Amino acid sequence: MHIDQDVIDCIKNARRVCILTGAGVSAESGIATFRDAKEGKGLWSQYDPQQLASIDGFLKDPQTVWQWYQWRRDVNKDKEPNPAHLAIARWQKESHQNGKQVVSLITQNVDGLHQKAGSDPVTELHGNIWRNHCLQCGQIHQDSVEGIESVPQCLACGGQVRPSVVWFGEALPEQAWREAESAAYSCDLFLSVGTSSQVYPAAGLAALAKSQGATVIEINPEPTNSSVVDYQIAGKAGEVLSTLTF
Ligand SMILES: CC(C)NC(=O)[C@H](Cc1c[nH]c2ccccc12)NC(=O)[C@H](CCCC/N=C(/NCCC(=O)O)S[C@H]1O[C@H](COP(=O)(O)OP(=O)(O)OC[C@H]2O[C@@H](n3cnc4c(N)ncnc43)[C@H](O)[C@@H]2O)[C@@H](O)[C@H]1O)NC(=O)OCc1ccccc1
Ligand SMILES: [Zn+2]
Repeated sequence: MHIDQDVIDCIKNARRVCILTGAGVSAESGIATFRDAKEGKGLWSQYDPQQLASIDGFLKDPQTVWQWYQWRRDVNKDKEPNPAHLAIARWQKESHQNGKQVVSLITQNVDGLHQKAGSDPVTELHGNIWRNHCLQCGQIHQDSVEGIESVPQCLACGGQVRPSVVWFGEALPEQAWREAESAAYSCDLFLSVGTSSQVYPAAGLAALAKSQGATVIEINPEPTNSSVVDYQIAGKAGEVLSTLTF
């Protein structure tokens, strides 16, 4: 995998790095991307993810939405981090130790594979599929929901339990969004990895970084042709990030 020297220098000389990841970073772990689902690949392809991942979808048909998330949890449960997750975790750890760079990790993924790879901290913009809470009172649902086919009831108020992910039309967790905005605002290198940059407000972070003079690098086998990208590396995240030394 050839990577231009000026890209390598740009990564080496960066002081404050903001990494934004999307479903593409988990593709090499065997987890289908949203794009894959939309393009009719996979079991639930006859459903529109945006319909299933929405409060209207849940209110209209909670059973189907619950079963979609149970299916995704079932698919994800034995998936392991791939070289992309591991390279990012190593980069965070090493930069923390050598103090040469500050590396912030912002993810749109709900699969928890960054944490499994040892990344810490991880800013989860769209929640996490392994957590659940009550739609009515917000109480976190501690009990395991493994194998529970019907929508569980909240132990506090009897309300419907839902996955703790951000659905379309819902606001992002305030703390997470604040962390993402400040990381993008103050970085000198913004690295967009495995995202189609179509879902907002996450897709606006690269432009925010650019507006503050940061260099924007995209790692994606399919260029998104976003106008804010300075360097596009047309390769798979695992292959590209494992060849880069930080
Ligand atoms: C589709 C889009 C047009 N719609 C939106 O953006 C909407 C509406 C909207 C808001 N502002 C706008 C402005 C303009 C237009 C629309 C909007 N946004 C919202 O609804 C957001 C909420 C958005 C979050 C939705 N939840 C998700 N996930 C959790 C759930 C779940 O997972 O079930 S989004 C979900 O889809 C997105 C999928 O995108 P990607 O991750 O990029 O994945 P994708 O499959 O698209 O692409 C994969 C890429 O990887 C590449 N790839 C493949 N293999 C590899 C490989 N090996 N290596 C590297 N790359 C690879 C591929 O080439 C591809 O490019 C992710 O964000 C993911 O988290 N909320 C909100 O705005 O609330 C308002 C509000 C504000 C205040 C108060 C009240 C309300
Ligand atoms: Zn409740």
